[in-house]
Amino acid sequence: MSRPGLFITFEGIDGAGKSSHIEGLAAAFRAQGRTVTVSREPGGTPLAEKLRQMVLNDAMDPLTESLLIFAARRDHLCNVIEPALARGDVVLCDRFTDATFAYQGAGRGFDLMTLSTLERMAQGGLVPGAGAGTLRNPDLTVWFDLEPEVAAERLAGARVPDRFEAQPVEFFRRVAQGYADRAAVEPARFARLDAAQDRHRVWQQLTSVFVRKGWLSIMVPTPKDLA
Ligand SMILES: Nc1ncnc2c1ncn2[C@@H]1O[C@H](COP(=O)(O)OP(=O)(O)O)[C@@H](O)[C@H]1O
Ligand SMILES: Cc1cn([C@H]2C[C@H](O)[C@@H](COP(=O)(O)OP(=O)(O)O)O2)c(=O)[nH]c1=O
Repeated sequence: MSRPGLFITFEGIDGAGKSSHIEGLAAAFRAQGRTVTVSREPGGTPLAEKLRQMVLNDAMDPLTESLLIFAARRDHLCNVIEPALARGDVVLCDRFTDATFAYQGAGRGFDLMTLSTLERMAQGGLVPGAGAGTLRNPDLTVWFDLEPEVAAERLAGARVPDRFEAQPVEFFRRVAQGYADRAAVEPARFARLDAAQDRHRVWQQLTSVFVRKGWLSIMVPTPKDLA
């Protein structure tokens, strides 16, 4: 019988180091015989990637921003995440709904109750065999926790900033607090990494989480670009 799918999300403020580690983790799962789907939000489908371009580049009010993000999420869930989980894939997704509560909620100050309503609409009715009230949620969320000042130093000059990356450090302090609040409510779902450490040590923290869960069977060697 095929193994059940695993839905794993990666979160943290911009520059925390998520993207640097996801491909390495995908390779580690593949080396242990799992089929892996790597994706990202907003994005992951042709429609959601178009919405991503708008959200990252065009000025809009926070409700419009939240509606577009949840529309992208619904399309991504229906067309990529749910089919992959049904096949038994490991789904590694760079950001998901915690980012909406952290960025739109804590960062922009948008109403959390409205975000919860949109979450129920976008993520309900998709889990096979469960009622519409059951939301698709990650099995594990890896939270790259880093001081906003350090993240800003890492990003300085690394890439052209989008609408979020161009925000001041105070915005990212609120976003970081938003993640901390989410993790405090659901500690079993969150694995916090100290993302201030060097790449090799972050990799070791990351893989040891998966080994402890029994999802990777041995400590995997550090990928060349993280050594
Ligand atoms: N542990 C680390 N120490 C120092 N720099 C790092 C570390 N991890 C990532 N970086 C660098 O920081 C920048 C942002 O990393 P990235 O993985 O793109 O972050 P994110 O995807 O979380 O925004 C990149 O230039 C990357 O090479
Ligand atoms: C998923 C999501 C992302 N975002 C923002 C956070 C990021 O600044 C941006 C894109 O995320 P990300 O893919 O991490 O950016 P990059 O590839 O440039 O590191 O979108 C939200 O504001 N809300 C959300 O729900």
